[in-house]
Amino acid sequence: MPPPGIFGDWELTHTGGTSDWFPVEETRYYTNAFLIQNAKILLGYKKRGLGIHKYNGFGGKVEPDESTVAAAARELLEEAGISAPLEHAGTLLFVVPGNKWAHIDIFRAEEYSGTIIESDEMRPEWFDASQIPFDNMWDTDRYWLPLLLAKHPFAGRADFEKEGDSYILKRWWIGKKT
Ligand SMILES: COc1nc(N)nc2c1ncn2[C@H]1C[C@H](O)[C@@H](COP(=O)(O)OP(=O)(O)OP(=O)(O)O)O1
Repeated sequence: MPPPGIFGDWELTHTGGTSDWFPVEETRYYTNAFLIQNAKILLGYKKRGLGIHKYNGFGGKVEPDESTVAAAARELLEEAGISAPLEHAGTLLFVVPGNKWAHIDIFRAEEYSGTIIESDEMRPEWFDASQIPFDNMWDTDRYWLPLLLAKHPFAGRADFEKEGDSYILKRWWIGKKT
């Protein structure tokens, strides 16, 4: 059965951890967008803020009165200098006790327009889809990014505890659309 906060019919693909699911807090909405082209994926090396020094897609907070897809397009332009026809790929809940829940809508695209640039926040870099740097990404990305690459809708939840500047994964659940 999916964990609290994940609704609908999903087939479990990965789960682990032993702690209880952390309790419900207020939710904040985020986006994350990945570009895939010629068996390569565009990632950004995060230069500041949440997830600093990790590779990730391009994204950030959804502003009040903004749709998630509009926010995803804005963040992709701000952080990588490009526009793309974004398709919703999946949803991830990122939970840390004492913080608002992060509900992350994750997007993918296979085309883009504009010139890829480095921004204050991200340094873009192409990787072979077979050589994604999972050891330098958020811990649960290795479970759902293959579903994004395969265009298989997914949902998941990842509960972390913050220890100093590090986020320690405590429990996770990833499912794909049945
Ligand atoms: C497991 O947790 C996470 N995994 C992945 N792959 N990505 C995550 C996780 N938790 C958060 N994120 C993403 C969601 C966003 O794309 C960024 C964080 O956004 P940020 O805090 O940088 O938001 P901005 O609006 O860009 O920030 P500024 O106010 O600094 O502009 O990480």
